[in-house]
Amino acid sequence: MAMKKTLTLAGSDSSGGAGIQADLKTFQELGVYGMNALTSIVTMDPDNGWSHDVYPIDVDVVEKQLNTILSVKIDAMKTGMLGSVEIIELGARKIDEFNLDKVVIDPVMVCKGEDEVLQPENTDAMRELLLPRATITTPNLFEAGQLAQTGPIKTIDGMKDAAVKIHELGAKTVVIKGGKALDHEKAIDLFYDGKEFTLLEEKKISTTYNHGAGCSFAAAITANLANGKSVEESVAAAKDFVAAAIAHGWKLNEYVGPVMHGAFNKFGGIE
Ligand SMILES: Nc1ncnc2c1ncn2[C@@H]1O[C@H](COP(=O)(O)OP(=O)(O)O)[C@@H](O)[C@H]1O
Ligand SMILES: Cc1ncc(COP(=O)(O)O)c(C=O)c1O
Ligand SMILES: [Mg+2]
Repeated sequence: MAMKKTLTLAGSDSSGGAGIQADLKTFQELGVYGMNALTSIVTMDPDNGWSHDVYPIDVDVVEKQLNTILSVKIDAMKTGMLGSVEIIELGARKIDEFNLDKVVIDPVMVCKGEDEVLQPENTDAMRELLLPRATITTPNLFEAGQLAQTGPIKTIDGMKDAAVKIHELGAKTVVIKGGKALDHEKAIDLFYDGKEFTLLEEKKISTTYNHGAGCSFAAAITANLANGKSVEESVAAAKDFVAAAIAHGWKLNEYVGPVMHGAFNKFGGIE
């Protein structure tokens, strides 16, 4: 049986919960055929508090991967961690060359537990080159503040202000993930399509085992788009998918707990 095909242009999380690992696991759960172009490799140092190191892949090698994948027609794509400005430029060029029209930009800037922007020079390139090509972009609260240049966002009104600014940068739709970071009793995401704001609310799960939540959310949106859902339907279904994954997050070691990518299919959605 022919399957819908999806591409992730993203980094490898050697610990297995986020990055391309999260994307491919999520694609599998949602019944699409996942392919990946690796942009960078992230390792964690067990002798130094699990601190992260990021190793970008040579841009020529990224292009060869993309040429492999794009030689077949894909149905939707996402981006995650992008190792360098050159890779962002390449991604933008390939989106145009292959007329890719279901494009999910997850503007990964930080890993949870780390508060520095990993590659600050990438933020401008994402604003200028990727947001104008985005069907949807999925920043968390911190990333939304950086993209919109509003500074730290603390309220739903602040999320609305940032969503308008990110939409003006060219993203067709925006979902800002209040998630764990917004000080609110629920896990609230704000969806904006240039006309209306929609608040997506979910019970906030009390856990720190949430590594990979953002990647899995964006990957689920990508799979849902590939399967023919509208953007709104794709986001709503992705939120249910990731809430179950967080509810069943588990402890990998003393530093990190990944979400359970397959929880929605195995145990169903949360109440
Ligand atoms: N504790 C939580 N309970 C329920 N949903 C959550 C929780 N934390 C995050 N989410 C949801 O998971 C998705 C990913 O959000 P988040 O973890 O904030 O992203 P990122 O991993 O990119 O920082 C969003 O839909 C968010 O609302
Ligand atoms: C390769 C890679 N991509 C993306 C992320 C971001 O993950 P999250 O889904 O938790 O936002 C990480 C975090 O460790 C990572 O290592
Ligand atoms: Mg993220």
